[in-house]
Amino acid sequence: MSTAETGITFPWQLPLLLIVLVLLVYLYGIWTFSTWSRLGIPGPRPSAFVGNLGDFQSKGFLASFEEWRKTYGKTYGIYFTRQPVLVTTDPAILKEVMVKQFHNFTDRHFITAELTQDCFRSNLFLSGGDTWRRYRLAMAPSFTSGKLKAVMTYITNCCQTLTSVLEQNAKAEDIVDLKDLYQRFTMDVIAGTALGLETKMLTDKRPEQQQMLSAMNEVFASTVADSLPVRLVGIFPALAAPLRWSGFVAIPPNAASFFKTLLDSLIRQRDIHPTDSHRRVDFLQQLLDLRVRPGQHVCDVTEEPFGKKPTKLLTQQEVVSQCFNIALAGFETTASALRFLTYHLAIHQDVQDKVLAEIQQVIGKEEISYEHLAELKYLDCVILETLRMYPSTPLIGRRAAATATVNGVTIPAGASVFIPIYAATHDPTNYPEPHLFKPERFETVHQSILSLLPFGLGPRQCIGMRLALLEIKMAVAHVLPRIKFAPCDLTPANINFTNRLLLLPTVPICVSAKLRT
Ligand code: HEM
Repeated sequence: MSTAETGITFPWQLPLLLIVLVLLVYLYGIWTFSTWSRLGIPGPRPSAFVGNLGDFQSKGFLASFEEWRKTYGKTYGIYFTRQPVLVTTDPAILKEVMVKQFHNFTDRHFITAELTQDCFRSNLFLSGGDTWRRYRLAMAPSFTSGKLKAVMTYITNCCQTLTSVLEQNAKAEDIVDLKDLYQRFTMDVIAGTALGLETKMLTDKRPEQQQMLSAMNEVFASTVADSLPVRLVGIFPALAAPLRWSGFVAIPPNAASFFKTLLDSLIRQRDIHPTDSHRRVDFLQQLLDLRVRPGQHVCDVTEEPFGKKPTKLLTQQEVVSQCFNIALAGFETTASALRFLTYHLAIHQDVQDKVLAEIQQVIGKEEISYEHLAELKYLDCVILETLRMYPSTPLIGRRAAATATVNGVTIPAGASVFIPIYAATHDPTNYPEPHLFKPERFETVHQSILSLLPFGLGPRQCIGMRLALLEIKMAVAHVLPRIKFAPCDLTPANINFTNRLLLLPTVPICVSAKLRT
């Protein structure tokens, strides 16, 4: 039947319209791709819409950055979908972007923030601009050395439990799965110091006790950040809201509801018994003390005679979101550092002996104090070398608010800067023989701008850095005089990583623990 017979006319303009539409969409998909060539910055050729994501997909994140560094040097341009991204491991540019011109590079490069549920979106990690300043000002006092000293007793208890669990493993000649062991330890530490919760993950393995660990692992196992819809949001940002409404969210719903219920109930208990709150030193209480009161108004900045000043009041939802953020950020990162550090102590007995000798010389039979820990200089080098080889967050992204010139390189407004931490700390011109574990290298390069790069740099550097370093040092100083780590049949000779934006080993890392006589 012809269109004339059915009475439906098929306008000749339709195919033309379709062609124009496809052409426009295609142009949209490649529109930004001349950014770096116009500025004379080298880089790999992008594909329409996806930019250089194809390389990440086929070769992996770590291998792509390594290959591009070898081809284009320390600074080059790529496209993360349509977004122009300057990738750099040049210490001079890093210093400009993350420290000197930080005011222009305050915000992170993020897509998943748009897909994060409302109750967990308003936090330090995901926020930008003046809101980030307000959060940072509110949270910084919780991480001073005075506050850290106040939580040392609690961390000491967790370290003693860790030691006795390892002693039991040693007596039973059990193989120790370092991921499980240190996740339980760091969960106990962060739940206690941040939320005032005694989770007893190390000792109480009843299923009802394990919910928090399972919920946390569910969040880390989520592949939303690497999924196709997130890539699509990168190409068409307007898709974020409909996706979120249709239930495509960054935090797995079960885990989100577990944490929301937990945090709301902790806050309710404290509101019911405000007198107990005076004795609390935990992070939740410090943020609750900044909660907006009736008649007060939360705003990011106030106008002062000499310019704008950030405020530090928080809404209840912001308190919940910050606590979730801290629990998440303080858990797997520190567990991962302890896991890799112990692995290297087991396979490098000479390093283990040297760390033990230092602990015995500095601390001996005394109770471990904050001052003792500051004297463990070789242990500092071992920790830095571990974090250099295994930065748990292998990539940091920042977005340029306005066009800026850094060290002679122009970064257009709206473009991002990626700092591939793993590539920077594995660049042989920064660290010779980067794939070898050599703590001694930090005895001489300790002051290098790159030495703490695994925690980021500048005003937005990891807020929990000192807590993490304290926790790692305390764990090693407690455990090592009692336990000797050694390789076992299940200790991998080399460690490979999954293709995620977190440094996750592909195989379990196990060692054996032996009692020292
Ligand atoms: C070995 C352990 C840790 C590592 C390697 C690590 C690494 C990082 C990195 C690379 C960043 C991004 C910094 C930047 O953008 O310049 C970061 C930010 C952050 N970290 Fe950590 N972290 C660790 C432990 C912790 C702990 C224990 C906590 C909490 C108690 C924590 C809380 C945070 C928060 C809240 C941010 C966001 C800071 C902001 O945007 O202002 N981290 N961390």
